[in-house]
Amino acid sequence: MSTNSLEALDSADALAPLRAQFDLPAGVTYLDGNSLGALPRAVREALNQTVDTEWGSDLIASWNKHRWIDLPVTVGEAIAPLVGAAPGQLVCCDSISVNLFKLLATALALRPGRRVILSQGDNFPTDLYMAQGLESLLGQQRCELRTASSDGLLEALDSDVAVMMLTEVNFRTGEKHDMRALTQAAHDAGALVLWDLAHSAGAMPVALDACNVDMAVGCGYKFFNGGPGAPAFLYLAKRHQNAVQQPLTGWMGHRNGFEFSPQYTPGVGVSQYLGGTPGVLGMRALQAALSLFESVSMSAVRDKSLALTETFMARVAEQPSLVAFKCLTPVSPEQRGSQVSLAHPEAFAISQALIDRGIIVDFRAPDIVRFGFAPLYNRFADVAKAVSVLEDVMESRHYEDPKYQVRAKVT
Ligand SMILES: Cc1ncc(COP(=O)(O)O)c(C=O)c1O
Ligand SMILES: Nc1c(O)cccc1C(=O)C[C@H](N)C(=O)O
Repeated sequence: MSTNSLEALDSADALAPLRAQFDLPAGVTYLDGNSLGALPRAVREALNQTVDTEWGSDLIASWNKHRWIDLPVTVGEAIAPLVGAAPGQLVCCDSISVNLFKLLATALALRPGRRVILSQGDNFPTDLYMAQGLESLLGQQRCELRTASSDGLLEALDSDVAVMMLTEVNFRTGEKHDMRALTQAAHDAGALVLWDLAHSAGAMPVALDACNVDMAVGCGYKFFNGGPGAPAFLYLAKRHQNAVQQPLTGWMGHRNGFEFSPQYTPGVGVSQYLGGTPGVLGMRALQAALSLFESVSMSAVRDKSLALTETFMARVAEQPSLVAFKCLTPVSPEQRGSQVSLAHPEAFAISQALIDRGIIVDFRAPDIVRFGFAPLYNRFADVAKAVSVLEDVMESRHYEDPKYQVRAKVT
């Protein structure tokens, strides 16, 4: 595909005007929105307003006057339609890790007599770590993490499994699971499902209710563009609410925290899953970032995401200088998310050389360069630029410069 035809794709792109609503530095091609989304201009305005008018002028009265106290629910309800959830099932709070802990404990309590958390061995590590933490807290008689490969999940779904915890889109490979089929398989085996939507929410339609999902978590800082450390979200289907008590019994999850009763009484519905005081600035930033989704359909977002990744993969495949890369991301559209992962033995140095030339990607050990495509602000021109700079880095062998071996703490 020629650069001209990519320009035509940008001209025909109905989502293209959204890019102007982001602050993107000049000369940078940002392909890391699958790790940290770019800054929406609306976020800067919302934060200024919250700091100056709300906190700065109205001080503590803002909890009522500006409804700070309701933000975990208000922002949760703004996320709900974007992941296919009817109202009353989603709250915005904490991090994915903490929300996983609360929901895994809930799942074990909802399935007494079953003790296994089944997950994928190459799931994002924090998902596995939280299950390991619960395992050591409760003891293996009551909780045991079992892992399987993607292909081995169905076989591992036996009558000991209380919950199958999966990430819809794999952070390393970009491979996407079939949420509907796997949820059905878990239910057929008598287990619950807990989906991590970190790499799907905001990048594609998700149908939590329609797929009969039991539980889900997701983050605010990737495709929702809520900013570094943005609060996460948690979904618990109505049918499971208040059947058991979650373990992190903080006062914001109390039925009436401002009674200051010494006795914990769980809140009604999903609000029970709130714990401590919400970070208001982070909530306001995410709320403003979510407003960008009001004018777009998630199916249009998905169509553009697939077109961007497909164009990128096709261009990489046709360049002789890029034959040493192995594409780990499935070609089939139903099987991939919004990133393309290329494996190469020199992946780290290559990622650094790309970043040095303004193509912001990231590296995942041991050998993956990830190219994340955020449909709200990435263009087909970004695809062309990334491929041409990658060709240049490979042909010139500039990545062999020893300066590209220096590793920072965060990659
Ligand atoms: C799939 C997945 N789950 C969880 C996390 C981390 O979640 P948190 O830092 O919000 O706990 C990430 C990325 O950071 C992720 O990619
Ligand atoms: N959450 C992150 C952070 O606090 C610092 C750096 C990166 C991240 C990430 O989100 C990593 C990401 N989940 C990944 O897919 O690798």
